[in-house]
Amino acid sequence: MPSFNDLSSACAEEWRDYLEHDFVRQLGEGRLPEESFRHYLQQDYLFLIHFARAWALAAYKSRTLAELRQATASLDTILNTELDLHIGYCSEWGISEDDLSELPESRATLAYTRYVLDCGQRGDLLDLHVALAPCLIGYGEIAEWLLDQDTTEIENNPYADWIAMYSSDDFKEAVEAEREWLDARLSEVSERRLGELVDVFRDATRLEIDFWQMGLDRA
Ligand SMILES: Cc1ncc(CN)c(N)n1
Repeated sequence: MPSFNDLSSACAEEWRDYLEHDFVRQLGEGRLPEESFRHYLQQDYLFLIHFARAWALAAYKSRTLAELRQATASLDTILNTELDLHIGYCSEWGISEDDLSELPESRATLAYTRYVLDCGQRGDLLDLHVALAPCLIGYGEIAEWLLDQDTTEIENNPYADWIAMYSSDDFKEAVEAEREWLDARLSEVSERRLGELVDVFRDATRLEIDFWQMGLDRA
């Protein structure tokens, strides 16, 4: 029976390059250039706005009340928790809400966010969830991986709050719920359909890699 693990193992190389990207390693070791992190934070604000739109699209694509509730709950979490935390976090890094509202969007942000929205528009709810999976499940795995690394001395790390945000119980719960939803849906798909979904997952993972790289290139 197919499950989420079949998606990640079908593109194991890209998945590992995303989870263990140099941006992540340097962040974990506290040696990521601040300029890289600031640029990432700014673009991530734009990213999260489009991701909120993607969950709104998931609400539109829902066929049942349960799916509609799930999509609107995710939309609410992004708008009222993750984005609020993000704006507060940006201000600790000297980036005001006014600065954020005037940001030009980078090509990496444009490519990734519009790709996800396009997957949702041309496909069904499962296509959209699979396109969103590297974002949610990937960050959960990245936070776990960082906490397992010997080099991560969390207390002295300037990025400790960021790591804490993505290793919080709330975030872990959201990751677990998404994994369960995906496992249930994927268990019903044919081999041909699984192949299509692997392509979506691989492309979204490659776009996450580009997003990290955009931050590194800034330095
Ligand atoms: C680019 C990106 N990918 C994933 C996440 C985690 N929601 C994020 N904040 N930014």
